[in-house]
Amino acid sequence: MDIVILVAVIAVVALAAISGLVVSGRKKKAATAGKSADARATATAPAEPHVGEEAAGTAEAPRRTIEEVGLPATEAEAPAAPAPAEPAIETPEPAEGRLVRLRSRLSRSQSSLGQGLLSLLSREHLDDATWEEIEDTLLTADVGVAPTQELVERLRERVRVLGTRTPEDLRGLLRAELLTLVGPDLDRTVHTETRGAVDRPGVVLVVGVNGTGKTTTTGKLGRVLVADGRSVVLGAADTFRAAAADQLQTWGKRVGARTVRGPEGGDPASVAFDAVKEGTDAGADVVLIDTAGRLHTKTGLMDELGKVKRVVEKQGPVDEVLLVLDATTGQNGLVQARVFAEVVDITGIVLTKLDGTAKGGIVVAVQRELGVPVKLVGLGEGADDLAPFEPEAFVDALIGGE
Ligand SMILES: Nc1nc2c(ncn2[C@@H]2O[C@H](COP(=O)(O)OP(=O)(O)OP(=O)(O)O)[C@@H](O)[C@H]2O)c(=O)[nH]1
Repeated sequence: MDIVILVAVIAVVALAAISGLVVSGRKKKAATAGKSADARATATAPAEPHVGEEAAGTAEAPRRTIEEVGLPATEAEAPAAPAPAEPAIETPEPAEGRLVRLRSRLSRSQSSLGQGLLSLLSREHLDDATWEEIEDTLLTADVGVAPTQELVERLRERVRVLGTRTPEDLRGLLRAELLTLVGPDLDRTVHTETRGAVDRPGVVLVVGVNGTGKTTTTGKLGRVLVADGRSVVLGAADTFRAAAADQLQTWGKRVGARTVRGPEGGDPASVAFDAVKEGTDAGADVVLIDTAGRLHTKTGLMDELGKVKRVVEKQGPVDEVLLVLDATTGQNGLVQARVFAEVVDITGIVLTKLDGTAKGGIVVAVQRELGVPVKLVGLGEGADDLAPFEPEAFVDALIGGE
């Protein structure tokens, strides 16, 4: 009987345990399912929104009234942001007399030369030591050895003949001798007109080492020509640096001149050819071609510039080849000048940055070196700071005269 009771108790306990396990297992399952559903909702909601969630999203979006909702056509017609206005075409100032107007730029940096010479010449005794100092002053201003010796010899002779010397006498002597050195009678015309009765634009090639102010000078020269009433096409044959073409184009746009350019790294000769063709087709007066001047090898430069010139000449002669030199580079500029002169026939020199140096004597030295006149000078970064070179105004600026 005891055994029967014991079996019955065990059976009841076992039953209770089994039913308890089943209930807690169900509860756990339900809880896990709930958690994972939550997690799924968080992880996947943005990618796979459920209908309910979409509805909730819509409900939360700011509501607009029917008046506020424009019809598609109305929205399309809404005023767009204003397009950047084309810059107005500028009217450059006339080139005539610019050197006189910009004279202060020259005299500020150059007057040490003229004033130094004048004060030395005013000494009571012009002994050998003083003449040596005069020589040194000229050499420091980059006049060059041979021209310096010539100047000193002639001055010595004239001072000796003169006997008595007033400050006016000395100023007059110095002015005359410096002027002779600079060359008052050289032809400094920039040839921008076609030779002969051919119906094509004048062609000007602008060459020089990068950084000397070549592109800027091409742009400024374009302005000088536009100021004189000529129509101009610019050729960006410096394809080495895309920014150079952009820079030139900006110069052109300012005065309404078209710029012909090619792909970066493209063939400079083909851009130059296209520019002349464009100028001819458009009936332009002048085509100005900016070239690249990388001096890493002379052969490379020779090949490139030589080709540009040859290709342009298929359409007619080049009327002017301007070499741009940075006046602040002194003797280095002369070395560059020599290399370029071997590569192309230079017909004129542009000396830039004369506003930033006291070495204006480079005008004399470079003319001697190449046998070619300085035709234009750069006297600042401003758009109209390029002036035709006038020997008298230049010498007057040096010695601070009228
Ligand atoms: N002070 C002064 N700066 C000048 C003059 N001419 C040019 N510059 C400046 O010299 C810098 C070089 O001029 P660029 O025209 O870019 O020289 P670049 O020879 O064409 O050189 P790439 O563009 O590299 O081919 C610029 O900052 C010019 O504004 C000048 O007469 N006076």
